[in-house]
This record gives sequence, C-alpha cells and structure tokens, in this order.
Amino acid sequence: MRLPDAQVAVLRAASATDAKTVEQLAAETDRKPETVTRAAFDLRDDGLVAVDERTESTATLTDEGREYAAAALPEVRLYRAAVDAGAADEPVSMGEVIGAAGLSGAEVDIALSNYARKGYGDIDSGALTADPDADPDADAEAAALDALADGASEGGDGGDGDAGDASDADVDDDTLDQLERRGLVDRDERTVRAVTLTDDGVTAMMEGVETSETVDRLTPEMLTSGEWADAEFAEYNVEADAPAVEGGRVHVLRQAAERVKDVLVGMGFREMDGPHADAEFWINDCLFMPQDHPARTHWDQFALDVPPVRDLPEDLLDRVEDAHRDGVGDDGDGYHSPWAESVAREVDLRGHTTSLSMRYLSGQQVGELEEPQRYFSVEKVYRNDTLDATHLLEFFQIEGWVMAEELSVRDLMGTFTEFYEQFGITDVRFKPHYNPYTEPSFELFGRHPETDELIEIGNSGLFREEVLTPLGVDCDVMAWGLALERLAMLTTGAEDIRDLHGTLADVEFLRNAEVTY
Ligand SMILES: N[C@@H](Cc1ccccc1)C(=O)O
Repeated sequence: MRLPDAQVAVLRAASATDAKTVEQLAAETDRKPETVTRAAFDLRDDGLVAVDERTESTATLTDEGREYAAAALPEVRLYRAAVDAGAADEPVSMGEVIGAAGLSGAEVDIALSNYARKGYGDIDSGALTADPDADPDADAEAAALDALADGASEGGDGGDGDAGDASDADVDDDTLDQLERRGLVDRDERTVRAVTLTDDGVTAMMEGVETSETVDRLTPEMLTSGEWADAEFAEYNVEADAPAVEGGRVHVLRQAAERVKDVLVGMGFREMDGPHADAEFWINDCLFMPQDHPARTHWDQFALDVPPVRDLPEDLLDRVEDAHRDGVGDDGDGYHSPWAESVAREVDLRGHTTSLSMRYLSGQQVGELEEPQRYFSVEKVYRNDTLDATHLLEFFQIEGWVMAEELSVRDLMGTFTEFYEQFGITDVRFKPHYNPYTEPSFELFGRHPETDELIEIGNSGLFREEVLTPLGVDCDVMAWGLALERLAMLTTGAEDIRDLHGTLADVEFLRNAEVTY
C-alpha cells in the first residue's frame, strides 16, 4: 500500500495495543502536531487507525490558592482558633478569634463568609460560635487544594512546569466550581486525541506500506505532461487542526474613510482633491488668519524649505490682502498687523484641508460655483503637535462645506446629526468656539463607548464675510473639519489613537477590530 509520507510515519509509530496521543506521535515522528492530526484523520478515514478524542481539563492553583494550600483556608484557620478559644461551648468575641487565627485584611471577610457558608458555626453581633460537629479535616475544598498542590510537586514530567498544575481527575466538579468562583484555581480545557492501529492497520503494516508522492494541487505542467493520470492527490480534511493564517485586511482607518465617503456621497456631496504641500495663501491667508497668528508659527505647522509659489490668482491675492488690512464692508476693520505677500507664497504642509475648501470656493479648482453646492474631502493633514492618546502629527480630516442661501446653525447641527447617525453616534454635543474664519463656530464632541468620556471630534462654523467676500461668494457657506481617527475611536472603541496608525499601532487590535456602525 502506498500512502503519503506523514501517514506512513504515523502508521509506523502507532501501536495496536497502546493508544498514543498526537503529541507523543509528533515527538516520535519528528513532525508538527497538526501534521500528525491531519495524517491520523486521513488514516482513520481509510480505516487504518482509530482516533479517540476526549477533553482533558486541568486545574491550576492561583497564587492565592497556593497560599491557602500552604497555610490552610482562612475559614479553617478561623474554625480552629474558635474551637481553641472555647467557642464550641459559648460565644466568643469575633475580634479575639480573628486575632488568634492570625487573619488580617481581605482574609477576614473571606474567612467569615465561608465560615457561615460551610456551617462551621454562627456569627451574631460580633460574637462567634463553633459547631463542635464540624470537621475541617473533611473540608472538600481544602482537600482539593492539597491534591492540586501535590500534583505540582509530582510535576516536572515535560509539562509546562507551572507549579500547581494537575489533572483534576480526582477532584469533583462542584468543588472545582466553588474553588474557581473563589479565585483559587484556574481551569482550562483541551482536546486530547489518541491514536491506535485497527486490525486493518495491522494488516496493512504486515503487508507493507510505502511512501507515495502525493500532490496537493494540479498544475498546468501535470496536465500537459499527462502526469496527472497517475498522481495521487492529497485529500482535503476540513476538520484538521491547522495553523491560523492571518490574511490581509483593509486597515480600520481606511474602512472608516471609505464609509465616510459613501455616507457623504449619499448626502449629495462631491469630493475635493488638492495638494498636501500648499501655499500659505490657501492654507491661512484666504481664511482670514492674521499672519502673526500663533497657529501660523512653526510651533504648529511644518514649513517646507522650498521656493515660494509663483502662480497665485493675482486679483484674489489683492482682495485677500485688502480684507486683512481693512476688513470687509462699510464698517469692516482689518487686523492692523503686518501682512506680506512673500509670506502668503511660502509653502507648508497643510495643517487642515480647509485649504481645499478655499481653492474650490474661489473658483480656482473647478471654476465658479453656483449655489447650492456641497463638497467634502477625507484627506491627510499635518500638525506639529505633541503625540499623545488623542493626537498624532498627521491625521485624516473629514472636510466639508455647504454653499446655499440663508444657512443657519440649525442646518449645521442637522447635518452633523444626520452624518454621525450613520455611524451609530446619536448624542453629538456642540460647544461654542472661536475660529478666525467662522462666526459662529462650534466644536463637536462625542462620547467614547469604552471610557464614557466626551472627546472632541470636530470643529465647524459659518464662514465669515472676510473669507467669503474676497472669494467672490455672496451666499452662505457652512463648513467643518472632523477628525477621522476620533470617529474611528468611537466606532472601534480604541482608547488610544496610536493603536490605530503610526509606528506604535497595535497589530493585534487592527487584525481583530470591528468597525461598527
Ligand atoms: N479648519 C478647522 C476645521 C474647520 C473647517 C471649516 C470651518 C470651521 C472649522 C480645523 O482644522 O480644526
């Protein structure tokens, strides 16, 4: 008989009289347990071996369990001290007995509650009696602890060497349940498979088995050469234990970004696109951010040491400079602080994607826009922040704006309510805020599902005249920048933004996290 290599090895190592576990066979044949398991199942399907499966449970003493095994259970110590103090005859002060038993701290409560549970005696208004018929030597929990502790001293036979490791075969289940509830043992279950040769297996061995080359896949070469006709194909065994394979997967943040895009497109928005490194003009000046604003320093934004941007729309540049110097409208007023075109032409990594909104609203990107319009982007921004649980140096912003006649704060709030509802976030909070470019402005907060804390999830407002007039927009525009990572923290339950991306990302978390909405 010809059989695949691993099956031949298992067949040779197996015995008809002596059941061998997969682990034993793996050691004897120098193969992995999962290879042996698979071979054993294949042999069983051919009737050559029998595979006996049973679940083996092990009980391991916890640290506390080990302490009590060495020093006796607190309630037993309490009982013995009570009997010594004469509590079998008349009530004795509880404090005295506790002291005599040498119990302190958490042990006191443990001793008292189990004392009562086990009927060692009564506890009544500070006094203790002991039942003379109780027998702590017959205490099943104490006996089980001793048995498990002894198991440990007999150990060292190639097991994992954990002290207190023992088969629980001789301890009854109720006692083990009780000890587990008390936190004195940990229990574990695993499947043990044992293999024995069947009569057919013995016959096959006597007739002789040889290794055959098995083929696990059909190749074009085998088809053209005709070799397939004689090949022996390995069978699939879907029950075999196999190593876990971690397949590729879309990153949770990317999943969240795609979902955000779908939702916004569904709400009638179109997508914006534009440069990551851009002129300060689009990033800051158009937004009526004075050139000496602290957010414009290198403390906050990354400046690039590259030649200045040459092609900025000249007339817009003039109108923006006017707004900065003199304000907009009859009673408008400027900043009375220095403004230089050279600064506007410098290149920075964008600290927000509101630079894209400026490009689109100005007509620069897709031509003049007639209201109503809705645009969004889900793009990366860069800030010179300090890394912590809620801040990264680069993150994704969900930028968006709506251009229409007569917009109000109600429209803004309604849009966010509708948007976040799609992600199962129904209690968005708003807090009045200040931005140089919007009035009124609001920060948005959402409740973290794990910590229950309110975390900031975005910033928003209605663009002010000083922004819209130079851009040539004469209706209302409401706008926002929301943090994708913060949204992902709410939908995945991640408590630290650094678990989501960056060098410290938690791969295990990323593999298993479910993005819920
Ligand atoms: N640019 C703001 C977000 C925002 C955009 C548009 C209007 C109002 C606020 C930020 O990064 O926080």
